[in-house]
Amino acid sequence: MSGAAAARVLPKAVTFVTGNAKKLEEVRAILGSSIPFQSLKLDLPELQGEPEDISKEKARMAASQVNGPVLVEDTCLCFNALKGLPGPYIKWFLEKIGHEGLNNLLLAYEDKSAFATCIFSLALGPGEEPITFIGKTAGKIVPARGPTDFGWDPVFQPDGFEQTYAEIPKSVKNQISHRGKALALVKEHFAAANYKVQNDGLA
Ligand SMILES: O=P(O)(O)OP(=O)(O)OP(=O)(O)OC[C@H]1O[C@@H](n2cnc3c(O)ncnc32)[C@H](O)[C@@H]1O
Ligand SMILES: [Mg+2]
Repeated sequence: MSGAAAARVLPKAVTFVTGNAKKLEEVRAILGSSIPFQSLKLDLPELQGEPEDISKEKARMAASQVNGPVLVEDTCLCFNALKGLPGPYIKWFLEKIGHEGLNNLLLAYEDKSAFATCIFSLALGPGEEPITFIGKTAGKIVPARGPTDFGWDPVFQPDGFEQTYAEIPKSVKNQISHRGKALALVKEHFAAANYKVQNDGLA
């Protein structure tokens, strides 16, 4: 008899739920065909609280809407001088004050260091406790440089680089980014858990 646990059978492939097309683009590029997943564009509510709790609650809401296994993520941009703010509220700060405003927030401080986090949550179905995977990349906030098609990429310069996230080739960003690191853990989890999708279908 083998000692390995029986693979958990999922009724359908995991659905990555996001309202953000650029996130989806990166997730697709990073995961490739390593995990069978489908995507659903849904604007889930922007919750308040601790980043990990926000991500988990997002997964619970998504799992009950999809009625199946889901993967969601929540991204934070945290300024050390501001004790981690804007953090999960970066979306509103960016929308209201833009790249210049984000730089201005740090004018009063010498410390421009920051870090980006990405917290993926996997819920295998409605009512199931989500599992989280966290990726973090340190850097600093700089005046905007590079293409402006994805969020705060132009004002975040990761440590060890002279370019901002926006200026770095996508393939390199995906290797060193908060999202890339979190997804490496997601991949490890899927490899170890060996989930089986019923009928192998993308139902
Ligand atoms: O539907 P969801 O997945 O929640 O998508 P969202 O755009 O609402 O995303 P978040 O709630 O996680 O808010 C994070 C904010 O940070 C931005 N963002 C996320 N990942 C980023 C990245 O890798 N580079 C730059 N900006 C990013 C994103 O556009 C939002 O303004
Ligand atoms: Mg959101």
